[in-house]
Amino acid sequence: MNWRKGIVIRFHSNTLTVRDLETNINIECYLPGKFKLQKIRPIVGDYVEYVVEKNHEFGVIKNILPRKNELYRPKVANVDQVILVTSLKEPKVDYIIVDKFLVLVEKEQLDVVIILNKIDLLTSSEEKKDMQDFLNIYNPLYPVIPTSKITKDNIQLIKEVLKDRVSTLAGLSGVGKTSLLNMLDPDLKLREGDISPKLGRGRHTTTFAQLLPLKFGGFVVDTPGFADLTLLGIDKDEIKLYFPEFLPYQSYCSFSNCSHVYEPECAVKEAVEEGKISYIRYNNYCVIYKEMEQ
Ligand SMILES: Nc1nc2c(ncn2[C@@H]2O[C@H](COP(=O)(O)OP(=O)(O)OP(=O)(O)O)[C@@H](O)[C@H]2O)c(=O)[nH]1
Ligand SMILES: [Zn+2]
Repeated sequence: MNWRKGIVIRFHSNTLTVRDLETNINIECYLPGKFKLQKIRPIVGDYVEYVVEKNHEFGVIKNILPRKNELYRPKVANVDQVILVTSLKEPKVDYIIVDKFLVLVEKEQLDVVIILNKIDLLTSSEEKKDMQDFLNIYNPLYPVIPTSKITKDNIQLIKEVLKDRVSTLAGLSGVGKTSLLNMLDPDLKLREGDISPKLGRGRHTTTFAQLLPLKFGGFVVDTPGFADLTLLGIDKDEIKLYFPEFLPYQSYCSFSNCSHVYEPECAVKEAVEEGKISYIRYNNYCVIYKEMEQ
């Protein structure tokens, strides 16, 4: 029998919705009992092999392929990248919050693209300078794409970033994640607020995520990732590893386990003084480090 390959996009009580990778058609699949006996449970994002027996509308899962990664909140496998959406106005998102998201993303070793959204609101010369400052700080480290649902800057570029990959959005409430997805693929018809966890009520009482297929190819997770910014489970001494621009300097610090906060003769601090590392990023690192010390 012909084994086909698909990706799990949704769960029901006893079946999974699998999207065939060749035909892009959704099919409900049963999970045979042997998987349960082996305590193997597929999750959204899993690549599976399945068969459709003659005269059946349902598929049967035959194999769950190894995961490249697994995120816990929301629970989803094989995420290719994080799209970190942020704005500088309405809401004003400060750099510390951006850096905390980036720490979480780096910890998971995921690729990240930053979308600087709502740039239509940045009209005064001071606000335009804020945007330039943001680009100067983050663009050397990660791709940053400015956009807005009003001006529609760079939407073709964003589509190319999302195409044929599994992406999860991250970003504070109100930065425009839902609006962005609707702008990219109007067929999604998401209601504003749809992709946010509304804890304790409605459809988000479940922790199961879904994958939303994009009409130009690729998937996005319907629930934003890394919404909880408390950095639980991360040790303060680990954080320096998640500021990639520190890494070229750290072996030149006098103390081999230098935190780059208190020690003298610190090569990271020198790089900050010489303007090779952004002072704002370094300062945020110190704030996050000291926050975790308490
Ligand atoms: N001016 C402007 N407003 C925008 C833009 N994008 C979204 N908005 C508005 O910002 C508000 C929040 O947008 P949403 O798309 O719901 O934001 P979200 O990130 O999905 O928010 P949550 O669902 O709470 O996580 C809405 O009133 C949108 O109309 C933009 O590019 N420019
Ligand atoms: Zn140091």
